[in-house]
Amino acid sequence: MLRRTIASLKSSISLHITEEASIHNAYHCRTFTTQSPLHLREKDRICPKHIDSVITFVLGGPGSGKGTQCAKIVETFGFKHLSAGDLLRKEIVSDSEYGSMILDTIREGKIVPSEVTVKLILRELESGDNHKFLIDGFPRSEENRIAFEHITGSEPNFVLFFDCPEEEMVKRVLSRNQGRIDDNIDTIKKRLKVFESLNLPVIDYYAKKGKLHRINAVGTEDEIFEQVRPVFAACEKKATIT
Ligand SMILES: Nc1ncnc2c1ncn2[C@@H]1O[C@H](COP(=O)(O)OP(=O)(O)OP(=O)(O)O)[C@@H](O)[C@H]1O
Ligand SMILES: Nc1ccn([C@H]2C[C@H](O)[C@@H](COP(=O)(O)O)O2)c(=O)n1
Ligand SMILES: [Mg+2]
Repeated sequence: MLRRTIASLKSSISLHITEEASIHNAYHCRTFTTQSPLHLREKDRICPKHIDSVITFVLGGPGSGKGTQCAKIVETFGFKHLSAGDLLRKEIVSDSEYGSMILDTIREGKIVPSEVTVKLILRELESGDNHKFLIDGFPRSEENRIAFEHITGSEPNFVLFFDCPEEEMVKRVLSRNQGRIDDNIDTIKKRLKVFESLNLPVIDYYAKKGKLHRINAVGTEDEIFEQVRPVFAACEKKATIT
């Protein structure tokens, strides 16, 4: 599976992205390890610019408030916000070769193949000067997680999990009013099932690694942010000390 992911990265995917050269260069960079060494085969490692970056994964069910809280983190702590869902939706409207597959997958509440999503994220990680990233809505599955680790050679520094009861998530999504194709009761039901079966194992994985910060996602946006703030304040403090 991992070999297939790398092989497909090297081959035909061309998501309107001009980074074939950058992927090529990355393959020829020195090998590296980041926060935690990953025992990858040397030839499979990539050396992107984000080697010294702070990477935060932001997880939670549909409508749990990930995007809302990310906006506040960006404003307060200067992170760059990468929403996997937004990156995939941009692919649909840019008419990329994967657009119709992505649209069908999102409409069905399923998960887009990891190599597609990781490639979009990697492009963003490698662009611009910001080295502090919030990766929102990713990894959604163990396959996503393993593909990210394998392709980038990195792990997140920490992971936020917005823990929200299902009925509250459904209520929020149904009143979101942003014209999203997946904001309807049938797709929400499917997304909740996928969240439970594929995303919860990833959350457990990071809990076991001691990287998870569980946030009670019920309350006002400001009340929730008061739980989020200390996580990032501690991260800033640590960066000043080291
Ligand atoms: N604490 C809150 N209380 C009530 N409504 C909220 C709260 N936080 C966010 N919302 C609203 O709920 C809706 C969903 O929030 P948001 O888009 O941030 O969720 P999300 O986790 O990013 O969802 P998705 O996974 O579907 O992208 C939005 O309309 C948002 O304004
Ligand atoms: N890692 C991801 C993230 C998102 N998707 C698809 C499937 C989701 O239902 C949809 C919307 O994402 P959201 O905006 O809710 O984060 O996008 C995926 O396949 N893989
Ligand atoms: Mg969102």
